[in-house]
Amino acid sequence: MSAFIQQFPASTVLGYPRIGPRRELKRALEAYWDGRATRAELDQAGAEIREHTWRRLAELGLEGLPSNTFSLYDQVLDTAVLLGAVPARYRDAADPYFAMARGTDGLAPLRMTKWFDTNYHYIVPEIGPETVFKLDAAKPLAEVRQARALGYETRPVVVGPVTFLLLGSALDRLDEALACYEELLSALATEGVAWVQLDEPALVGDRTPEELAAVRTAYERLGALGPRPALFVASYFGDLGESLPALAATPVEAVGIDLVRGGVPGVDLSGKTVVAGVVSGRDVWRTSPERALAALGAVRAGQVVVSTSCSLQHVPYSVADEPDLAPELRERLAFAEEKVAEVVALARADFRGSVPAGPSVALPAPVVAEERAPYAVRAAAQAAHLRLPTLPTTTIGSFPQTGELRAARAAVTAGTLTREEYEHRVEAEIERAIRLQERLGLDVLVHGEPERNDMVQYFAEHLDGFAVTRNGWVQSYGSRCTRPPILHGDVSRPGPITVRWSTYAQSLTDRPVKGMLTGPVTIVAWSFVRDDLPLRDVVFQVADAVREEVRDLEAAGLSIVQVDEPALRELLPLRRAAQDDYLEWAVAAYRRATSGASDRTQIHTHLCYSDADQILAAIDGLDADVTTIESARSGARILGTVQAFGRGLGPGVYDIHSPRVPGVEEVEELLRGAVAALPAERVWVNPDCGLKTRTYEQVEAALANVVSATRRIRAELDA
Ligand code: MET
Ligand SMILES: [Zn+2]
Repeated sequence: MSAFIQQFPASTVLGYPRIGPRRELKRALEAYWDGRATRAELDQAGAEIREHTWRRLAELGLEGLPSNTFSLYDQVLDTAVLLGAVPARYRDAADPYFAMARGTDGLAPLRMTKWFDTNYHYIVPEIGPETVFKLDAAKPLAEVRQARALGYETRPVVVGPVTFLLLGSALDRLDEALACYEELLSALATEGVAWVQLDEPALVGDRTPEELAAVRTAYERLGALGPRPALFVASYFGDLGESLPALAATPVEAVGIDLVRGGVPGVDLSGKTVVAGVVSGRDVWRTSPERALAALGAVRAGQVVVSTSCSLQHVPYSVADEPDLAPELRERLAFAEEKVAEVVALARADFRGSVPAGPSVALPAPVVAEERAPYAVRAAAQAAHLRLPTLPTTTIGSFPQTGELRAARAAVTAGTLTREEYEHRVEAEIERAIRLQERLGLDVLVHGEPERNDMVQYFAEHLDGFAVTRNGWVQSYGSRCTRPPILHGDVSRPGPITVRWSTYAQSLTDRPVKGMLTGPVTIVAWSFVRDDLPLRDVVFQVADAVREEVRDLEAAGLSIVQVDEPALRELLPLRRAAQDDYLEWAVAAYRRATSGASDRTQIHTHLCYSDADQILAAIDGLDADVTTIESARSGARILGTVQAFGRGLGPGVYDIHSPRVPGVEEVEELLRGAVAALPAERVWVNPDCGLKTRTYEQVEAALANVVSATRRIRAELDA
């Protein structure tokens, strides 16, 4: 270790949005993928976004600038490339990086899943016996050099060894991976880099004694290295807990602590620099100066640096881009730029003013939602009313979202299309979906969701207590971004939201149409949520609004209503100790939303994004009459576990995440598996998620095969 360690700068952020203030990266990526731009043009777009970021951070007065926080797709994938963990089958692809991220004609992409409890998706590293770790430090070095050429010294950010290996289920490869990290540190030292940031968010979860030992081994070893940059190990998304003493005992110079989600550590860190995350990177609210200053004052450390609680990649660029928001709301908001300004002001000890309070809260008295009759009673009432065949076929809700429809929506916003004309087009689209489903011979129809830009935003636009943004894009994965609505006040439903579309669909057909709603947990999970109320109470308010909509759909004559909860798993707390409480209120919220339905009305729910294993008891607890679940990819595994649900179950038999059209035999085989594992009278037949990202051509061919396969098996069962 060099004898002299440079003092850590007084203010920093752990990372920054990288999609570009106007989604420049999205456009550049899509142009490159479509063959409209060269790789050099794509790289140029990336270089411009990085330059813009460093200039802006410096202008705002931030002292410690990060680098290597930019990514063309995902920072975990970048780390895999850095360490040489590129599976052999991708090496000959024209562009191995994007082949791993998105697949090619002949190659499936690597698996993607959610980054801790966020809605950001990372590419899961695939580490097998044939993986040979070999450093390729081109990207971090190039970013350090680009910044230096612009006059900025930066701190490269890399996913740390323990988190990377845990995400790749390969902690047994620590030794080899550490050799690569050592080589990286040496290369950065040669480059004259003073500090490096190693991100270890996995340390805020429950860690076994072996995993804690790996933390010690890793940072003892990296700390003991000859000339190296000073080491800053960043944690975020919660409390370090037992990982903190483990980390504190190693020679790392700085530790990053999330003081928004976690408490001020009791451990004495007087020998270390603490990078104190007091400005939240997970919400859009202004920081309370009293809270931040109190937390900063309570940390006992050699040096305290003001920072964000995590990377700002989870929030939009700037409130300045949102002129349409009400001034009372705007003044409560801070996006990435405003948060950087807060960090700087806190570090300069001139953070003034107080945060304006939100509207006062009038929480309804907690009602205990009345329970519906036992399932057997409901099932009998529904069977008599619906008269569905064995193995009823249905879909998950959305039909393809056409370019014309998106253009029409944009035209309404721009004022070049009347609302009336737009609504006609939505109705025409509903009719198209209904006629197609009738032609295909599906049993339970959907209206197709053409009125929805997004399954959460649409409800946010029609509920009080929410605001939607114009430019508040946040990266979800790769070039995909969402604009999470802002839930800022008490939520209520001024009037029916979906009833007119569902009743229009029902008026076109004699077959039952399913009303289609998003559940309270998912609406909250995919929004930025007020922080002045417990999350549970916010979710209950949303549940009450959904409950009114369920009742109105029923009153309007719909006999089936689906309430989707694909994000149920996502909000699960990272630590085991907090999980039961969450699941209890999440399930209670769902039942509150759905239990106003009569016994004769069939309630469906839909969950996807796999990983359902961990929350099966909770899914069962939702008490939905029918649960459709992602399983085309997780296969038979899920069937074994959901067997115990005594109600209707639709394991997905068509993987809608791929443009591939499954053949009749393939669907038949999946269905045979389902019928073998579950009582046939409980099995439903459906795709594993909504069809909105597919084309009509693919959907028509795939659903025709699904119906043919079902008919074959139905004939055998009914014989
Ligand atoms: C991510 S789950 C999607 C469910 C929704 N009803 C749809 O079909 O699009
Ligand atoms: Zn889904």
